[in-house]
Amino acid sequence: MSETSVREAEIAVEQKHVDVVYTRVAEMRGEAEAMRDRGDELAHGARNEAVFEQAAMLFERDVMVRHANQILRSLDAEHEGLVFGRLDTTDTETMYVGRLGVRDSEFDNLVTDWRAPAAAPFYQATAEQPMGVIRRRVIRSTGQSVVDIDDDLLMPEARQETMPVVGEGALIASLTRARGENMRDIVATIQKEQDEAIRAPWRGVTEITGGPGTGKTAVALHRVAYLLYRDRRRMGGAGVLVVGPSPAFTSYISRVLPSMGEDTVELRSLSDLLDGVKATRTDPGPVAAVKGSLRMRRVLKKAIREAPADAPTELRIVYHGEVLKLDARELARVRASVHNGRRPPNQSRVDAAEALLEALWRKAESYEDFPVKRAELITELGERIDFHRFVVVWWQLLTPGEVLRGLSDRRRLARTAGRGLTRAEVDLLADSWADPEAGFTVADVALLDELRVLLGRPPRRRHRSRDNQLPPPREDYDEYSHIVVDEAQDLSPMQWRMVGRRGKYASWTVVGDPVQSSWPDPAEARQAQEAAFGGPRTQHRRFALRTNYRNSAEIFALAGRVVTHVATPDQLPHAVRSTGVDPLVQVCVEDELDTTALKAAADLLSEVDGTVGIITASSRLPGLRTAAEGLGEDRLRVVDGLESKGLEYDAVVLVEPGELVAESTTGPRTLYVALTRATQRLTVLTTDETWPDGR
Ligand SMILES: Nc1ncnc2c1ncn2[C@@H]1O[C@H](COP(=O)(O)OP(=O)(O)OP(=O)(O)O)[C@@H](O)[C@H]1O
Repeated sequence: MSETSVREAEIAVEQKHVDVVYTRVAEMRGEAEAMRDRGDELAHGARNEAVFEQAAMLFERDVMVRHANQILRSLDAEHEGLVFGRLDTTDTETMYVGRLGVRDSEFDNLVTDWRAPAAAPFYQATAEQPMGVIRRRVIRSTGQSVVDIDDDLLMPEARQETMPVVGEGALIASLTRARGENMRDIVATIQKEQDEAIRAPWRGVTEITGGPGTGKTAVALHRVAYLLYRDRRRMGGAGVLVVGPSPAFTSYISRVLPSMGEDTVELRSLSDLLDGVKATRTDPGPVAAVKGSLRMRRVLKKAIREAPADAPTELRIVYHGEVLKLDARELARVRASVHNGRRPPNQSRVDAAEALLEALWRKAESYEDFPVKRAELITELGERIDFHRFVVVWWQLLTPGEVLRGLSDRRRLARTAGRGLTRAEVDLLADSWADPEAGFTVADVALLDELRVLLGRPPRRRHRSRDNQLPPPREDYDEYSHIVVDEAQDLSPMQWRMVGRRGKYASWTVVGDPVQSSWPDPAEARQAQEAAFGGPRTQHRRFALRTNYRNSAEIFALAGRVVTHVATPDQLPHAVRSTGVDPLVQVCVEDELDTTALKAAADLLSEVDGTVGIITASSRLPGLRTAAEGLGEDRLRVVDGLESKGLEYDAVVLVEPGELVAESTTGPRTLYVALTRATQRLTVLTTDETWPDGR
């Protein structure tokens, strides 16, 4: 038989099994729907039962409905091939592996869930350690039709003649496919080193490091699906949070978990981790560096002790014919004493009123023959409406946003910062908050979150927010059972505090590449990170990924040449796939950079089937974005270096590497990120004839 007919015959064999599976899945769907309906009936019936029976029925109903919905969700997930693998083993067993476990009506296995221990050899068996696997087969389908198969022969000596082997490797086939709008799952081709990280126990901190394109993000997301499958009660109950660098990134990865039937996981970016705030701006590097540093904690702690700018500076009250007066210094002393108390300011207004009354009594006491006693004064003044009005404006309930905006006043900021910030830093920060219309930046979100905790939750009914950006603070942020942090190398210490607050009782998966870091003080970030994990004694597990699955070998070779001063050769992963096409480095004059970029993008759009990205310094971004819109191409994106983190395109036009480097102190690392976004084609436009070797 020719190779093609062997392949076709084998595809037909697999199609037969896949058909059986889908028939069974249709039956299971019917059973699950019936179970859900039965649950609803139970609830209905419960209303007519005695209380005791009612509770039991409602419990049963809840379990039933939840279970049925879970089954329906996984059955309805957008499967790109429900059955994707087959193992033929030495004990003559055949096992099919898929996105979901399916048994026939006799309870025999039709498909084993990829996350089940029995499926592990599908990912872990190698020619050196075959684990009894003779042939591993990846089955590729479109909808319910099998379109291709790819085999790996792991034990040639054990293979029988009736066992054909076809295909050139499923991994390479999968890596070569065009990239679309969203990241895809990799369940069919997870590699051994990745599988070990995915299946690591949930406890403590699992750190996954690796160079660009090593599948860190993919691994972290598959690990979430694995943990939810293995320990749904613990993980699902309190929830899983995945934190990524930008909304573009969370949107890019948003389909991966649902495609594995998991739609309960919360994906957030650092700019929208705090409910009610959506930061759309980023600060220039030096400003973000100050805002992210732990020194800001002290500044904020002092800021909440300051009187609001519009607070009255004198209290005058006429009582029993006398004027009782507290001047600015006396008021400041009262304010400080209330702040020294146990409660946060938004919960201290009653304490503030009491302290003022006490201070007024001390005034009254100093007058000769003052006609009333302490208790009387406190009761009477405490009930006076003018006194209440004063308290409300003098001890205002503040929102985090109000406090932060208050710091745009340079003098106030310098006073609060003391020696914690230099004058230049005070100027940078005050300028960044100067425009009240501008909205908050990504780095501000961590500061607002810090303030939320420092200020405390205002008493519910009394508080009316003057800052309509923020709803009253939530206090249930610390309830997640597992937190995944992607691109962890870039979190500032203040951002680690914000994320850590949400994971007080959580286990962690932390993913990053130290070489791609754009954070200027890694030691401080490391310290904040340790604190977020619950101290240095928390159990750590480390996995290093060493194969770059994204870039062609030719593209990564260029990135490797450019990156020599930020990474040593042993830190660089190995790119497995060659396209035979070298990146194009094109020199042009400054005035023509933008037009040449658009032209290069148009060329690449015609060369690749998937997405094309133009990556540029942020100064060039608005102009290029508008110009690119003119091309009317929905496969084209324009992003700056930082935005490109974690994303990938089939082809990339990188505009003026020198500008990306010059943009910030961590420019060389940003350039490394930008150079490693393309899977197939890369064009670099530069005005520097000596690039890449000249610098
Ligand atoms: N085992 C695999 N099978 C198929 N594709 C894979 C595999 N591992 C990774 N990939 C693909 O390689 C690309 C890079 O993966 P991913 O984005 O997870 O890498 P990363 O390490 O997070 O990259 P970076 O840090 O550069 O953003 C993705 O397209 C991913 O689907």
